[in-house]
Amino acid sequence: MTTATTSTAHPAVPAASAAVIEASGLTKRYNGAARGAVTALDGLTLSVPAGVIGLVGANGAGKSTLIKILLGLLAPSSGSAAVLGYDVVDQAERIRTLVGYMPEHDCLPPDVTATEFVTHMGRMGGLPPTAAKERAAESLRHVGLHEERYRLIGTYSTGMKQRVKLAQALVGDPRLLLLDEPTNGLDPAGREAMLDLIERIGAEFGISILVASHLLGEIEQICDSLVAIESGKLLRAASMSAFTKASAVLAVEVDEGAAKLAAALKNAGLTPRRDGRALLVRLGGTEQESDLVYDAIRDAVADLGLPLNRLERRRHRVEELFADEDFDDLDDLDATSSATAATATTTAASPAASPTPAPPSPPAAEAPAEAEAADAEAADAEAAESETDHE
Ligand SMILES: Nc1ncnc2c1ncn2[C@@H]1O[C@H](COP(=O)(O)OP(=O)(O)OP(=O)(O)O)[C@@H](O)[C@H]1O
Repeated sequence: MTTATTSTAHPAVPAASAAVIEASGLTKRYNGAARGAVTALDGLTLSVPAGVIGLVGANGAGKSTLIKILLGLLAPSSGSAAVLGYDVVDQAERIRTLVGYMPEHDCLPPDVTATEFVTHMGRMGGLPPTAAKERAAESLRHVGLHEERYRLIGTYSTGMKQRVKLAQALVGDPRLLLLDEPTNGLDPAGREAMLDLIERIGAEFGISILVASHLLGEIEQICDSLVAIESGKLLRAASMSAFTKASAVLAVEVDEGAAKLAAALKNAGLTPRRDGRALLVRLGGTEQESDLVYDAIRDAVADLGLPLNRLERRRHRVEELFADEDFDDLDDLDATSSATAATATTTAASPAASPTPAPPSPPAAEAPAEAEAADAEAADAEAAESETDHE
């Protein structure tokens, strides 16, 4: 595994500034007999720059489908996509020489050692025998399995198996990694360690990494940009800084007297809204109008003699993407539920607060048992489809 040699190893790869993943009107319909037609991707158009990219969406949002299309394992129903500048339909083989893939589900043979397995995957990817062995050793060292590399995979913990899956994705010295739910099945400490490892690989190897996850609070820690999808549609694709940039809303927080302040602001012609302990006040459309809003707040706080705790432009929060929360949706001053709801959403998306993984946005109301049955059907349908779709 090298960092410096990757660009020379793949001279035909487009420049680093180019989008690593592009899609235009990408649509995928599964025509499974059991469940009828399912539109897993619905006209997805995006352009993703290099870096660590989070692909986030609830279970069933279409993340795995997108990854399989990007690898050329599934054919799109319509639309197009390119990875590192190569078309996913016409140049899928080239893409697979440049891209490492860590699948979501357990797919490891229990009765071979990690060294044997990763070497084999290197050979399958076209490496000569000696290079495959060397790369396998390097990859296993990078993921922290050097000491354990001669043990049978069947004796590994879940965390170690996830690392083997990551090592086999790295063995071909890829320019791009596609990781499908890499923290699946791990406890909080294991998830944290896996995220650190992914971040380190992105930085040390200078390669781009797409990390699919239903845990927004988890991957936002390590991503340079996010692609958020819901029901196969793009919610938003942007850099992390754009997701959290300052909004046109001021947050005012006083230690006491919030109701009095709200009344005074209303009298001044503003429309304050409550958000937890803060009052939110929309700024004006022009700088002058915004200055008037600042003045009105300052005057009201001074007239009432209130202890001002905070007055700042509110930053957007990434989880608002899924919370359906906008300034106009926040409860008015007589209600209290929105703050509670917003907090609950944040907690569900945070791995630290919730040891049990929970989607940032609840999937469509589907009882767990039904969901499991649906998954089984989907797996059957996928197996049937794979015969026609896989190259
Ligand atoms: N082979 C298939 N046949 C029929 N439906 C499928 C198939 N594969 C996936 N689906 C359906 O397509 C939708 C998107 O599934 P996909 O696996 O891409 O989502 P996901 O975001 O990766 O979720 P998860 O993390 O739960 O796998 C879901 O409704 C799923 O049930």
